[in-house]
Amino acid sequence: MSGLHGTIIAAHGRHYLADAEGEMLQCVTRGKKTNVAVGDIVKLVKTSENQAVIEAITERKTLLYRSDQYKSKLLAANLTRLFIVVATEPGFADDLISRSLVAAEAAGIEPHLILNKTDVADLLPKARERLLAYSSLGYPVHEVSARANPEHAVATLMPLLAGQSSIFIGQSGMGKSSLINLLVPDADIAVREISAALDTGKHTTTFTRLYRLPGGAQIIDSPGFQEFGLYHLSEGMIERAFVEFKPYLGGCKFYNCRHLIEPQCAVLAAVADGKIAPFRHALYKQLLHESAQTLY
Ligand SMILES: Nc1nc2c(ncn2[C@@H]2O[C@H](COP(=O)(O)OP(=O)(O)OP(=O)(O)O)[C@@H](O)[C@H]2O)c(=O)[nH]1
Ligand SMILES: [Zn+2]
Repeated sequence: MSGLHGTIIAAHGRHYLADAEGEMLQCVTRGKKTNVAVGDIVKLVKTSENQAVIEAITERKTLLYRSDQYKSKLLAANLTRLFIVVATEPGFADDLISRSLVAAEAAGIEPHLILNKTDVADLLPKARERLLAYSSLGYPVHEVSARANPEHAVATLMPLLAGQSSIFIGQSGMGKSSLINLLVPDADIAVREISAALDTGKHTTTFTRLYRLPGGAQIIDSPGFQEFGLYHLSEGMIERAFVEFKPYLGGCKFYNCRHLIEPQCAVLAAVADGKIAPFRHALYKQLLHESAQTLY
């Protein structure tokens, strides 16, 4: 590789911040391109002391997206792990968890769940019971309490982050910021620096940013969100992203079965037998519907 390379550590609109061998550079793309994501490794040409133009994006290992009917939005590039943060309270949405899992599966990123606020003892059994739906699919669930036992939370999560590029996602209020602050002790300072460099004003939580930990781990923090549109996924990707369908694929009467209303469908039979959770199949159906609605 020749020339200057950097990692995109924050994005706000069409403004990016790159870490180029320890140097923080404000970057723009050429023309109107907005196809750069946090985590991208880019080729840069310096235009002034602290500014550069993004010339090229190096080949991505993975790319995580969200999308609606009209457009897709890049969440982060080159991730290896996705952590979905949920809590005993406020209540979490199965729809968002499953959508995050599907997005991770489709992108080739290893998903994990974190159950935070285990100190809220009266709500813990219910939360654990609900999360069985995911642990039974093979997804690891890690229990922590950022508030009552921060040392344990750090000791649990640090080994999972080592050598990985991870993103933390979750609904508002689950304690994602509390966990990030434990894992990245100077996160607040970094956010203020990034915010100043990107000139985002006081919208400090509206941009995605990347933190580096000693030992090579990268953590990406994304703004909390209430929706996870997956309109960009093809039918084949959706089918493969439901890991519990795997044993039944190929067992349907029709080779091109969509597992919706077809006779002698092995997936529908598994739902009827209680081997596939009805809420997961309902989401599958919804995602197929969304996938057919794209206007781009
Ligand atoms: N009881 C309890 N409360 C916690 C724990 N961790 C975080 N909280 C509280 O939960 C609330 C939300 O925490 P945040 O860290 O701001 O949550 P967040 O997921 O980043 O939420 P947004 O900033 O809205 O995206 C705060 O009042 C925290 O003090 C925990 O382990 N136990
Ligand atoms: Zn079928």
